[in-house]
Amino acid sequence: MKKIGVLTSGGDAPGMNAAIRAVVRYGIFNNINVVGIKNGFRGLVEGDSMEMSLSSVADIIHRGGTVLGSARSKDFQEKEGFERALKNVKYLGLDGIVTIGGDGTFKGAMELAKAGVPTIGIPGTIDNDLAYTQYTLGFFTALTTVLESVEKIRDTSSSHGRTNVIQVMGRNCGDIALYAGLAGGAEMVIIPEVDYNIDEVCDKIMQGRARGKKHSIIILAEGAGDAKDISELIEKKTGVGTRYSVLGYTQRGGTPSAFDRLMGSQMGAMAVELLTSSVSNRVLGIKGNEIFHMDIEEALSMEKKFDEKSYELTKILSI
Ligand SMILES: Nc1ncnc2c1ncn2[C@@H]1O[C@H](COP(=O)(O)OP(=O)(O)OP(=O)(O)O)[C@@H](O)[C@H]1O
Ligand SMILES: O=P(O)(O)OC[C@H]1O[C@](O)(CO)[C@@H](O)[C@@H]1O
Repeated sequence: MKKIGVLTSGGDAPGMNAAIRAVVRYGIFNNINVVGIKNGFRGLVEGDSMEMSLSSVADIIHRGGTVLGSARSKDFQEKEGFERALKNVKYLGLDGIVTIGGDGTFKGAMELAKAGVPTIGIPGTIDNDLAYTQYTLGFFTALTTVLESVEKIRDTSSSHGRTNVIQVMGRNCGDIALYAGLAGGAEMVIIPEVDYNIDEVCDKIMQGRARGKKHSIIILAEGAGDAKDISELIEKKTGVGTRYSVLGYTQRGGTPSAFDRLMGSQMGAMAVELLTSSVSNRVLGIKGNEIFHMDIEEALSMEKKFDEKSYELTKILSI
């Protein structure tokens, strides 16, 4: 193994820079040249890359986003684009690629592996929607950011005696909403994994008010509905002034948490170690304190288990 590539793809996530830094520095430490592919698979299709040096990853471990850039590339999924990507892998002389991203990125990595390019995947997405791993890079940072926003919104909500619907990201996965709801003491979480009944939501708000609650916080996962529609309905049904906030990109940016930096650093190093030991077509995950690896296809075929216990607990603790 002489030369490896590293790319970040899909939505960026805090902790990606720590992983890039680790791949580059651990690679160079092991006498491997590292090439940074810009903007995910798009850079592979377009041949847009840069040689990485020790100093190219200086001063990035604490930064959000990804210094390599990211993209959602349709071309890579087309026959012609994919072939161009393979040609560029050859042209660059890459013996393997570390791909950092979510399930889409891993599907791309799997295609490359099938075409004979060794790949290792690092889970990087705020959504925490990968079934095989307990956590993904960026999830805890995003959760902390959401909680900071919840706290600020609660102050104002409380002053004015209002209900607030706070819409968070996560695609079809309710993890950000669920854990922000539990950790933030929300009255209710609305997530795609559980059908909700608007009358139950309104009853809960009114019960809270009857026992003197000054505000109600509802955390809504983007995959479960639209904050504007739901807040209008709540106001209509309860008569309580209701506002909504969509947190959007605030959740994806910002300084990565200690956990995301640690996980990024450890996974980056392990990815290089695996490639140099001729282990490929694997993705890295975390369970407890242990980082492990498993077959990409097997990982992608797993179905994410819904944490019903935490959902029920959130409801109980907000009575
Ligand atoms: N089935 C597939 N085959 C080949 N490549 C794919 C496939 N699905 C996705 N990709 C590639 O991976 C890129 C990233 O995928 P996607 O946009 O779904 O984000 P992701 O990696 O799932 O991350 P996130 O969910 O955090 O945004 C796509 O833009 C595309 O280039
Ligand atoms: O930044 P984009 O391309 O609009 O994508 C938004 C999506 O990306 C994520 O932030 C990460 O997958 C999702 O939570 C969200 O649905």
